[in-house]
Amino acid sequence: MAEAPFNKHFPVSWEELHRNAKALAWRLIDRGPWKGIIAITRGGMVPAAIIARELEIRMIDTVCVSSYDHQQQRNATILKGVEGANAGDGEGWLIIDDLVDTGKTAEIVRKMLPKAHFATVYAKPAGRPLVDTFITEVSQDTWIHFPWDIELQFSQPIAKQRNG
Ligand SMILES: O=P(O)(O)OC[C@H]1O[C@H](OP(=O)(O)OP(=O)(O)O)[C@H](O)[C@@H]1O
Ligand SMILES: Nc1nc2[nH]cnc2c(=O)[nH]1
Ligand SMILES: [Mg+2]
Repeated sequence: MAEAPFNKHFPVSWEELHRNAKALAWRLIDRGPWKGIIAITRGGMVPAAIIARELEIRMIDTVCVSSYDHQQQRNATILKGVEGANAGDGEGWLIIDDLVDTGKTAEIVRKMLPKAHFATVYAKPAGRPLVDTFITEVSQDTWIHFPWDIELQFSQPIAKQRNG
């Protein structure tokens, strides 16, 4: 698949992620009770842990999907389903991921658990219709940089970035 044109960059700090995951927990608490959480690896595990703590949910399973090599999208591969959780059609279960972009990952997981509630912290327009609850929308040409993928380093002044 062709390299997606991500013109904008949206770095997220641990504090911001914590705050937004907690905001998501506030939105989800009144829609429960939840039988458990299905986290989509790997990015979904971080917000899932925060939401599990806030909603006092201890039943957590994973769906393991691999679809990106950094910014390069490829065919999604399911490495593990949810056999262990006994989640049936997903009724009463919460699926958590860090974000939806094209919606490909969400589409695959929704097929596995059609009645589950799908929640993410961030959403881009193409994936938005596939999510039941999210907190922050960013444009399609934005790449979100999560705190576990980045480190502190020198940043070029904006003027230099614009002049090339
Ligand atoms: O809506 P989509 O276009 O499918 O993209 C969204 C998915 O991409 C990222 O995961 P990735 O496949 O990069 O794996 P990771 O969570 O292990 O980093 C992100 O965590 C979502 O799961
Ligand atoms: N980290 C990260 N992973 C993604 N996978 C698909 N879109 C994105 C994104 O914007 N940021
Ligand atoms: Mg992911």
